[in-house]
Amino acid sequence: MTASFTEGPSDPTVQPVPASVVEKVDAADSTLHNPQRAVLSLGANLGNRLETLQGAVDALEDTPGVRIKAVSPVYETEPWGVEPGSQPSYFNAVVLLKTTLPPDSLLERAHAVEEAFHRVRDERWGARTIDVDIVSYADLISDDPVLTLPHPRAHERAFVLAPWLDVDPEAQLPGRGAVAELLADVTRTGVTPRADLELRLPE
Ligand SMILES: Nc1ncnc2c1ncn2[C@@H]1O[C@H](COP(=O)(O)OP(=O)(O)OP(=O)(O)O)[C@@H](O)[C@H]1O
Ligand SMILES: Nc1nc2c(c(=O)[nH]1)N=C(CO)CN2
Repeated sequence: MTASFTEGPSDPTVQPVPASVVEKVDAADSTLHNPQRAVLSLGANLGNRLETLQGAVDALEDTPGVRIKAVSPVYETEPWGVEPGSQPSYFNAVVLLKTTLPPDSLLERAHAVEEAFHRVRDERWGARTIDVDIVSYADLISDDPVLTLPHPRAHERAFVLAPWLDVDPEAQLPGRGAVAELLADVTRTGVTPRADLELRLPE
């Protein structure tokens, strides 16, 4: 493949910059000056679930380029997608962010937070100390398997939709519609608010 290059100055000591690099830098630059909204889902079903969720919230807020705008109530939820009774129940919550990080950097940060809390990836939907998923990033829609946007299963998960609706009653899932309507179409059985528990928004 031939790389295309932008026109550079005629100084022969200056190397031309490939157009693809210019495009990436421009995209990063425009994100930097234009923070985007993102929604993350947090889930934990091993260890001290509440402490880990709070640690994840704090670690996200500590990330340069990330500002948490809202943290949802905590829900205790039956494990979704696995044999009933085969795993401990989850604590789930949703956080709303403004971020200058591009989507791939936000995913890297989500994975770093999972690693910090010793998440082990063995089986699909296996029990975990923490799971950090990107539910949506601005209005982006992408079927890239490395980062699918919105999250491909968010619209069918009451453990994502219910806490999200609590902190944003007008929320829309790009390409899918109003979160309130999506939630009305899924079962809320096994998705219980834990009003006795609270996650703090870091100051
Ligand atoms: N929106 C997204 N948020 C987080 N990870 C994503 C997203 N889209 C694709 N992925 C990819 O999915 C891979 C597997 O993620 P993970 O192990 O967290 O899945 P899971 O939480 O077990 O299941 P699920 O994807 O159903 O929530 C990640 O390595 C990541 O690259
Ligand atoms: N209740 C519940 N079930 C799940 C969850 C989760 O966060 N909560 N996460 C999964 C993989 O992301 C699979 N199943």
